[in-house]
Amino acid sequence: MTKFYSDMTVEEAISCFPIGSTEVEVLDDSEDFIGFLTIEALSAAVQQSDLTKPISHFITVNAPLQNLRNYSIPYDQFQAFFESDLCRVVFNALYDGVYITDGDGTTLFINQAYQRITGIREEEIIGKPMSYLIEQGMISVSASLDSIRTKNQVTLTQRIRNGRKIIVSATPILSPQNEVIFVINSVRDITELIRMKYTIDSQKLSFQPISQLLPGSEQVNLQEIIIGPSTTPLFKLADKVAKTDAKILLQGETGVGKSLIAKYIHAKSSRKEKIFLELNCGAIPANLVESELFGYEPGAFTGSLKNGKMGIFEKVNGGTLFLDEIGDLPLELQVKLLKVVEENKFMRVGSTEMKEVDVRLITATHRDLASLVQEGSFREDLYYRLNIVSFEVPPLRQRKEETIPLLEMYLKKFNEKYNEKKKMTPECYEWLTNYSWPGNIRELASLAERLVVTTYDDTIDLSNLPSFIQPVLSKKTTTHSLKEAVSELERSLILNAMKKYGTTRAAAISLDISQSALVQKMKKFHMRLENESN
Ligand SMILES: Nc1ncnc2c1ncn2[C@@H]1O[C@H](COP(=O)(O)OP(=O)(O)OP(=O)(O)O)[C@@H](O)[C@H]1O
Repeated sequence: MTKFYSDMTVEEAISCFPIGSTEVEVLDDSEDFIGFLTIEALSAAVQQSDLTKPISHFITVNAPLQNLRNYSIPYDQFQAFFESDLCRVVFNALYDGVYITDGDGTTLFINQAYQRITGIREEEIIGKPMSYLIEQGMISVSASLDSIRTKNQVTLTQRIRNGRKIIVSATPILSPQNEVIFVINSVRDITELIRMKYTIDSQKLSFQPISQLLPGSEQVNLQEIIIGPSTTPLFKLADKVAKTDAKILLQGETGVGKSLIAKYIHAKSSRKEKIFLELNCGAIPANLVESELFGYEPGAFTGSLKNGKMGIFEKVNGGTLFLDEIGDLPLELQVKLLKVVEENKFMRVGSTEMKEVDVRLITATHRDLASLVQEGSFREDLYYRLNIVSFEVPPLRQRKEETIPLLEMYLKKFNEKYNEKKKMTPECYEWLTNYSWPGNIRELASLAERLVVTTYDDTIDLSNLPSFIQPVLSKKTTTHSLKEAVSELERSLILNAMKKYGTTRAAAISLDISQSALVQKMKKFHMRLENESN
């Protein structure tokens, strides 16, 4: 776990700030605790573009909040303010969300920014207690309730039903009798902060500025390779060994980029102008592998070509041969491969003459080759010969910091290909960063292409993700009682009618109920009537 020192810059602090935490302890040079860096302070620093400032400027000692007691303003004045247009205009002008409850935790007001950040609409929650919101799965925890209970300021991270994470700071307003009469919550979008963190991280990632393409059909645009902190050592090692002819064994799950690393090594080697050829040992029938690899003499076997055939080793002479799924190579062929590996010599099928070649061999497998050796299905001598330099390529779920740069790169690529301009919402990026990606980067690339092609809007959000990736949105909606559901529907119909017609009389006509019945219902639902002119 990273320690936070007071001379760290804001940028450094963002990169190491533990996701999900709301504050970290800050130490001085002598490792003495000097205060807290809260996520709020960090986010304020980011908004002021103070990335290079030391975090000492933003440390708080977390002293209990003073002066929360309101001695002079009567309760009614507060109440009137929260219901007024003035309150609406002022709070709607803020970029951050505002959520106000009374002393029992009943929702009195939310501003537009809160609705934008959370996707929770006014008509769903005005007049509802915070406990109801938690029960319905709209929010995970309530800062207001904690603040009412402790009579103090509370800051916590909340997960919203749309999967987004927000930071809520609740400040209680106390009466002269020391009772909580209102709670004012300010709400910040942590997902945006996380997004900034990844943007900064990704700027730090080393993209290889090579625009070279490999000869032949096996081309790779090295500018499209994303290299993050977890894979930097792999690519550094690849740069180093590319200059030698040492045999390389690449291990890792499917789709993690083993083949891409093989191509990278070839492109960085002195063989780069020569051929790079990839052969999947598991994809060709066992009886054909030998003749594919080594070729055969005329009339070597029934059905063979009249003039014989050149094998892959001869074709690739001077270049690089990448043998994928080497663990699938039949045992009898392993002996023959060993000969090429040790002496650069082989014999065509049906020949007695040794041929010499100069081929750089890179092998890969998604299986654990060492245990295949133990089981006896892979030759130990060959294993050690192939495994001079070994690369363990980690799965994408262990390289989370690469997910966003990869998604951005693939979105850009497919936007260009399909002439689109799709963008992804921060919460979608965050969700996908935490997804387990069983198919690794191959799966990610396919998803990016699928989203660019199948979505209608320019913004890709959580609802566009395929169901096996999507978060479960509002799990509890089906547990509504009939009464609650009817009530919910009534509220939203009334709110819509009021928005559309502006007066209770016109709204009542549209809803086919009396004006007084409508007013009664609006009172029951704590809806505002102050704009009413008739
Ligand atoms: N670091 C990376 N940056 C960008 N794209 C990558 C990266 N690594 C892999 N890819 C892309 O992911 C896809 C899968 O990679 P690759 O074929 O190299 O995986 P693999 O481990 O060889 O898979 P398999 O074991 O199934 O053959 C390819 O389209 C590749 O270009």
